[in-house]
Amino acid sequence: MNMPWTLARQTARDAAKPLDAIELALPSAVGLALASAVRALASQPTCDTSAMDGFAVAGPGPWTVVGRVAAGDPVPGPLAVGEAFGVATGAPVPEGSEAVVPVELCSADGALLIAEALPGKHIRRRGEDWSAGDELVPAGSRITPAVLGLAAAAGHDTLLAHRRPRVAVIVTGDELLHAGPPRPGRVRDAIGPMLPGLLHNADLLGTTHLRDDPDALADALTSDRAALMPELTDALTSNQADVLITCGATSVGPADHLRRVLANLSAEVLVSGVACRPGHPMLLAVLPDGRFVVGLPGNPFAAHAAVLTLLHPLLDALGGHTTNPPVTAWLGDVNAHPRDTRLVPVTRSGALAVPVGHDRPGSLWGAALADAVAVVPPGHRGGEVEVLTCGSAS
Ligand SMILES: Nc1nc2c(c(=O)[nH]1)N[C@H]1C(S)=C(S)[C@@H](COP(=O)(O)OP(=O)(O)OC[C@H]3O[C@@H](n4cnc5c(N)ncnc54)[C@H](O)[C@@H]3O)O[C@H]1N2
Ligand code: MOO
Repeated sequence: MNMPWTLARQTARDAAKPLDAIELALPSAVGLALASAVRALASQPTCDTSAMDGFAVAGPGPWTVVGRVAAGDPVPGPLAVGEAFGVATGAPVPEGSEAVVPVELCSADGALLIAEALPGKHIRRRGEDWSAGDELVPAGSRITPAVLGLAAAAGHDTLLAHRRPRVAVIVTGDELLHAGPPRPGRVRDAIGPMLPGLLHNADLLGTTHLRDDPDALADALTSDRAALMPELTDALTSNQADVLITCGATSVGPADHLRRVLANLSAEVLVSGVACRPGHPMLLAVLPDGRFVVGLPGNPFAAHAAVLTLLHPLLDALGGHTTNPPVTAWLGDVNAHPRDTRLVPVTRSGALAVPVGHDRPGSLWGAALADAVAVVPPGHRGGEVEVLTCGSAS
């Protein structure tokens, strides 16, 4: 019995706990999920600061200019009523400053400075953006370039982030070619070239090509990755995959060994078939040593559907990413299935999703033209649906 699509996605999400948290220098943490919240180590600004190039003034004008302070200078001494201090944008204003007047609004009368000062204007007050100790970004958030900049501004040199899952790909099929044009009986491997770009939030250790041989498949699922990929022997312990992705062999034909091999390896099968089109033979299992196996069907668009349904939620969970609210769009009547969820390649135009066609299970043509895949629930006749982005997510 195939599992409903939404339950399958939730099962993949719930199957894994976040991987270990590691402390990383800011630039290395981009794209990972925060393992603990970013808190401000200092207030911003740390002192009252000028927002303009001009003059800090105290009391009503005219004023006598008694000094000048540049960005990076220490806080200058207090300003008395009737006095002004030249200030640069970002420079600390002297204590007692009541306003900053932009230089272009000032004029001189002999040694005196004349302008109209509006109380409090153009002074960024201490702690105006945030105070020391404030939580700025919650745990589980993706570390974007802006998060890195914010963390630096708030005083951090490192961040605590969950490590990215390591993934190994096993492409199976006697009929597969890896170069040159397809010919009768032989097809080009379309999944191997597609997968690296779909592995957002993961590090790809390598891709292994196997014939339809159950022993070779069992070996690939159990042997040390270094044996399969000698180029990786330099860091044995770090090369262990957290997730093994198999392509093909999910069905019931004589050459489709995946389910039998997993049973022989005493794997626990968490999802065995999903009520969705394409991709219903997709599979999720966990090996006795805790490594996950995601079985992508051999038909390339079905494999793409399985990536969106099972692999992405699993990788997000392993990487410690919190779930984002769904992105939705309005989709018309697209020949929904009475019982199964359909995954339909679409382009988005404003709030509207428009099917691009060419969406047979064996063809990536539609997915290649699309910018998203619409999740069409059974019986849909038109209305709001969830859309999943096609390319590698951030
Ligand atoms: N009796 C049944 N047969 C099939 C069923 C079923 O329910 N009962 N389901 C069909 C569906 S749906 C799918 S999807 C496929 C899944 O097949 P497998 O995962 O076992 O994959 P294969 O049999 O090896 O290949 C299927 C198809 O895809 C081509 N293929 C395989 N790998 C690649 C690749 N890397 N790149 C491009 N094309 C690939 C392969 O040549 C076959 O044409 O099972 C159906 N059958
Ligand atoms: O998953 Mo299969 O959906 O039709 O090719």
